[in-house]
Formats: sequence, C-alpha cells, structure tokens
Amino acid sequence: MDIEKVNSMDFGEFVDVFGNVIERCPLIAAAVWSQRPFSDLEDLKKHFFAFIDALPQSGQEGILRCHPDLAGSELRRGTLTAESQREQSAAGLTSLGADERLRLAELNAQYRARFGFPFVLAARFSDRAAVSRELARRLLCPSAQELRTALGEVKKIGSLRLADLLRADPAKL
Ligand SMILES: NC(=O)N[C@H]1NC(=O)NC1=O
Repeated sequence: MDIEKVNSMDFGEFVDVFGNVIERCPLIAAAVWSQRPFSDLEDLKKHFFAFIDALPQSGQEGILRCHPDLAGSELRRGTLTAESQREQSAAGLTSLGADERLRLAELNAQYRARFGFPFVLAARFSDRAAVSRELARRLLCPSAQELRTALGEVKKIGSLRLADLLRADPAKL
C-alpha cells in the first residue's frame, strides 16, 4: 500500500486498517486521520506518536492498560487481537511450559501491582527467555523511567504494525 492509497481512505476505512496500530486504541487512528494528507510513511508514524506524546500521564497509562498481558489469560482464552496473537507467537509465548507460564504470571502480577499498568514489551524483538529476564529487570526500575520505557515499547510495536500494513522495512519507518 502506498501513501497515496492511505491519503485516499475515508474515515471508516482508515480506522478499519490502522485502528490497531496502537493496541485496542482506535481513537488514535481516528485522530490521526484528521491530519492527512501524509507526505510519507515516516510522517504517518510521527502523527501516531505525537498523539501519544501529547497525552497527559493518565492517557498514556490508559494506552498501556489497553495491552493484554504477555502469555496471560487472553492468550489462553484465545481472545487476543490478531496482531497481538502473532507477536506473542513469534516470541514463543504460545508454547510455554506450565512452570514458565506460572513464573511469567507471577512477574506480570507483581509488575501490575507496582506500576498500575501491565508490562509492555515489543514481543517480536524478543523471545521467551528475554521476556522473563526483561520483566524481572524492569520491575526494579523507578516509576517515571518505567512509564517512558513502556511507551517506547508501544511505539516499537506500532512501528512494526505500520511496517506490516505498508509492507515497508521497519528500519526506515
Ligand atoms: N503486554 C504486551 O507487551 N503486549 C504486547 N506486546 C506485543 O508485542 N504485542 C502485545 O500485545
């Protein structure tokens, strides 16, 4: 899909296509549509990220709370979004043993209790061992730093999803 195609989309089509660039936050795509035309993919990505950066902390935490746990109950129940399912599969989180799943569930619960939002990590840049390691490490970080790190991961996830939609090299997005 090229940028002319993106710029020609009406509101409904744009939100259908880009509504899950930021997990379960179609409002962001709805707001970005108003900024068209976009000069290129980089410009499109910048608008998604500028919206996130402009939110108050409560809104940024809200975005994090829209993310399902990694290897959590939604994965078990089969209720993840298609994108999240693919990402969690790519990191090997769909084939964890019972012990590993339990350990991740405990760490996820500790993280949520400490920060008030779920642990977010771009799973496609990771694997099952790195997810637990990173979760244990970030659990010890100061809250303000952790909010910044988590939003950085949301942006990595969004970049990869945009790259998939536009079939571009994520490094150039
Ligand atoms: N909790 C969390 O990080 N979830 C996200 N990560 C990812 O790569 N896809 C997701 O849904």
